[in-house]
Amino acid sequence: MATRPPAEGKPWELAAHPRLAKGKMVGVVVLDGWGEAPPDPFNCIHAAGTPTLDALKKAAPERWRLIKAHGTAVGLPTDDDMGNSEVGHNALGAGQIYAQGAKLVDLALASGKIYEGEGFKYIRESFDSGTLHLIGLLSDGGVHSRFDQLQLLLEGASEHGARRIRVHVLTDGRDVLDGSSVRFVEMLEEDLARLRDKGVDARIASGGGRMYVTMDRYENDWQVVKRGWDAHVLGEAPHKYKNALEAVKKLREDPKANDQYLPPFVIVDESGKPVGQIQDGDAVVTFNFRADRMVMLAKALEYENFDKFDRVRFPKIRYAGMLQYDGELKLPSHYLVAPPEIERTSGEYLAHNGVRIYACSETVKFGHVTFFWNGNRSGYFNPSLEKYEEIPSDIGIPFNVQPKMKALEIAQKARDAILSRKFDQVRVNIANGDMVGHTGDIEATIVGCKAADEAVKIVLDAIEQVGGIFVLTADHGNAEDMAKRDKSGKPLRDKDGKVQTLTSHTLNPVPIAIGGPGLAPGVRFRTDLPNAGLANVAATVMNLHGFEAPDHYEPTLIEVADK
Ligand SMILES: O=C(O)[C@H](O)COP(=O)(O)O
Ligand SMILES: [Mn+2]
Ligand SMILES: [Mn+2]
Repeated sequence: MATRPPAEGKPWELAAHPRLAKGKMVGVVVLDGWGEAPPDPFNCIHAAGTPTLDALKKAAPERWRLIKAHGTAVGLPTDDDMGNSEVGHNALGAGQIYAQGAKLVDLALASGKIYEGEGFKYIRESFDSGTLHLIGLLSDGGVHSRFDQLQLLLEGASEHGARRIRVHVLTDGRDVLDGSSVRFVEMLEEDLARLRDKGVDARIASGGGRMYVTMDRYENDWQVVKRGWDAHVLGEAPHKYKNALEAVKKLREDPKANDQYLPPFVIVDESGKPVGQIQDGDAVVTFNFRADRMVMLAKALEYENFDKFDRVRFPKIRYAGMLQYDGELKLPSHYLVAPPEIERTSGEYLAHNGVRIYACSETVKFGHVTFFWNGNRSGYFNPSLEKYEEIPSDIGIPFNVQPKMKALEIAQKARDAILSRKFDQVRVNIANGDMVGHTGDIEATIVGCKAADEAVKIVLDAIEQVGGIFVLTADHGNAEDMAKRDKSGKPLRDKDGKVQTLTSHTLNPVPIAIGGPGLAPGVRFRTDLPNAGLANVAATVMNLHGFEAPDHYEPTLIEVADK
C-alpha cells in the first residue's frame, strides 16, 4: 500500500496548473453507497432508472470511469474489506492513502504494543479493584469494529491483569447479515467461558441493536445514546434476561425485529440484579475503531459537564477509546491505539489557496463531507472562506419509511450556494443509496436511488447556469447490490427459498464522472491508471480548480488532450 509520509515543512501554496484555469466553480457530489454492478433485480440503482447519471456515461465516455473504493486502495487491511464512509471520504478529501484504524489496531494487537501504550496503562490501574467494561459493535464487518480484535483484546487484557470483565454488545445486521447476532453472541459466550475457566469473571452485561442503542452519530438523536447509557452504565432496560443468547434470540422472535434495531437489554443474576453496571473505579474501553458512532458515547463517558440527557449517575471511571475518535476535541483523552494522522488534506490546501468552500449534507452524512473529508477534523480551516451547512435528518423512523430522505433539500441548498457565486467549490453528500440500502428494503431503496438521481439533476442544472464544472462520484458500493451471493455471483437463498438480503456495503468500484460547461475542451480521464481509487480524486479536483496537486498526492485522474 502506498502509505505516504506527511509532507512536513512543505509550503501550502499550490502551483498554477499549466493548462487549466482558476476561478471555475467546481461542484463535487458524493453519492453515498453507490457502486457499479451488472444489471440485476437486486441492483436498485439499475432498477430505479437514473436518467441523469446514465446520460453522463453515454454522452462522454472519456469523462466517465470506475475507481476502486474498497480494500487496500482506501487503507483497509485487505482487499476483502468492503469500503465505508469513513475511509472513503478520508481518501477523497486527503488525496493520500493512509493505513486506517482497522489496520492500525491489527498491528498494535499483533505486536502487543497495544498493552505497552499510555491508554492501556491508564485503564490497567483499575484492574486490581475494578471491572473492565468493553463496549462496542459485535461484528466482523470491519467497518466500526472487528470480532477477532475483541477476542484478542479480551485475551490480552486478562493476561495483563483484568480479573473481572463485562462486555456490552451492540448487535449489527448492517455491516453483516441480519440474524448473525446470534452466532456472534454464541462465539463470544464461548470465549468468555474459556476466560472463566482461567479464573477470570467474564460475562456479557448488556446490549441492544446498534441503530437503536448507543451508536448514533453526528448528534442526530441523543435518545439512542441514552438507551445505551441506561443499559450499559445504570443496568436499566425494559428487557432483562439471564444470558445474552437468550436475550438476542427472544428479542428476535418479534416478527418486526432485526439486529440493527433490537431493543436494549440487561443481563441480570438469579436475584434480578444487573451483572455489570459501570461503577466508580471501573475501567471502560469502547472497542470500535471507527469514530463517528462512538463520539457521542465518548462525550457521555468523559465530559464532566454534559447536558444531552440525564445521566442519573456519572461514575468515576478510567475510560479509553480503541482510538482517539476526534483529534480536535482530543476525545477521548485516553486511547489504546493512535489514530491515523491524516495530514495536508485537500480542504486545507485549498483554504490556504483562497478557494471558498461550501459543504452540505443532512445530519446522518454531514460529518462525512466535513469531518471525514478533512481528515477527521471538526470545524473550519478558514472560517472566512468556508461554510458548512447541515440539514436535519428525519429522526426516529427507519429510512425505508422516508426513502427520499433530504436529497432534494440538499440539492436545493447546493443550487442556492452555486447560484450565489459566493463559493468556488460546492460539495455535497447525497445519502439515499447508502442509508436506505442498509435497511435491506429493495422497493424503498429504488425510490431512494431515483430521488438521488433527481437531486443530482438539480445540482448539475445550477452548475450549467454558472458555467461551472462537476465531479460526481461515490464513496463505496451499497444500493447496487442488495443480495448476498455465492462465489459465482448467484444470489444465495435461505431455507425458505428467499434470497438473502445484503444490507451491507459491497466491494464494487464506484463511478466518477466529470463535466460541465466550465470544463476545458480536451480534459479527459487518463487511461494509464487502471487501478486508481478514491484517493486519486483530490488531485483531480485541485486541477479543476486550476492548481497542480502536491507531489505526495495520489496522481490526478485527468489529462488535457490537444484538440
Ligand atoms: O455506520 C454505518 O451506518 C454503517 O456501518 C456503515 O455505513 P457508512 O460507512 O456509509 O456510514
Ligand atoms: Mn458511505
Ligand atoms: Mn453505509
